[in-house]
Amino acid sequence: MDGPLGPRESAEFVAGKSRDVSIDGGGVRSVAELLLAKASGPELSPGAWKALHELNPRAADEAAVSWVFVTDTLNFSFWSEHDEHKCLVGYKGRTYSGYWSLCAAVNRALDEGIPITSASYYATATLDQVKHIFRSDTDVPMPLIEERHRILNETGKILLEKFQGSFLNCVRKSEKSAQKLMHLVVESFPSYRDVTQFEGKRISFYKRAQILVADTWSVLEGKGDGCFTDISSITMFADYRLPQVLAHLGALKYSKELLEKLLRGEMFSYGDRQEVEIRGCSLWCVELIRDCLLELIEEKGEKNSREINSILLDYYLWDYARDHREDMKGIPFHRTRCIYY
Ligand SMILES: Nc1nc2c(c(CN[C@H]3C=C[C@H](O)[C@@H]3O)cn2[C@@H]2O[C@H](COP(=O)(O)O)[C@@H](O)[C@H]2O)c(=O)[nH]1
Repeated sequence: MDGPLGPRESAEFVAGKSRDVSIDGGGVRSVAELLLAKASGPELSPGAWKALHELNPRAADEAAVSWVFVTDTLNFSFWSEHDEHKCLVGYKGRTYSGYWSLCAAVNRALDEGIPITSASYYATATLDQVKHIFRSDTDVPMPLIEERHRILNETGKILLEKFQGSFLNCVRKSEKSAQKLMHLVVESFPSYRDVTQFEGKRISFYKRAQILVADTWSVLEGKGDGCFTDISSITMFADYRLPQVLAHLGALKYSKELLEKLLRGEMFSYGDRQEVEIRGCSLWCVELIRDCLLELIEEKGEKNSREINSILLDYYLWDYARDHREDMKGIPFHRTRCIYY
């Protein structure tokens, strides 16, 4: 049986048949114009990954790649029932929530001498050890901690069996192709298989596999093993934050019925029609924003415009969502509990 449609094709297919989510052309243009002002700035550059985020590794070595692999293996489902009551991790004088609480916990463990980035450790770590590593400073634990434990054991065992315990070996097998690495990750590690059905077709968003390729590219600073020739083929990462910020910026519109469900905080199951429409239309929306931005840069005749790809747009919009949490309070995000995003 042939594989599912790739993320970009899946998104275009979903957007073409979507009923409750639509892409607003005017909103796409206004987001492209917002990004145009940043196009030659520091935020929309590969260096921002390290420069703007103190928890990310400074180095570009094997240990840094192992850090990326373990964090992206666990990079899912941080939202809490009540935003004022959530998992928090204090690290080096700062308190972190959401995705950053994961990174803070990983760095705290390493400082405590726990080799959490080593496959030989996490392949056999116990549930209690994992609960200790990802412990919260509040009485709200990190969501899906049992699943995280299971995935760590599963992924660590496979990394030891197939890649001598080093994700850098997996990267090197991709021969500097982002697409090859994405597919090698999905084929090798079951928890990365972000695949579902829509209108009778098998589709994929591969959110964690794509962000893993992107973060590997970022941590290696686009050089050496991280010099992927086709990095621009990677799309945005279909999580639960990007739809929220795209709706906030007017590029994504929800039907009245869907908006009411979202505002009621109703749960969606992974693979529900409306959940797929939200993720697929968000992904396609960022592709259209990128196309529009490249046209605006062309029109402006900017010579020194560096490579703008969907990864950098995604990182920027994700950070924007973080920085505008208050303004976005009225725009709900969709609540799905799953290991894929
Ligand atoms: N589309 C997209 N989704 C991303 C990321 C990141 C962090 N990655 C990069 C960002 C900075 C670092 O440099 C990393 O490279 C996490 N997420 C997702 O968001 C959700 C968590 O959100 P909150 O509950 O607010 O922490 C969850 O689904 C998580 O999987 C990204 O960049 N893009």
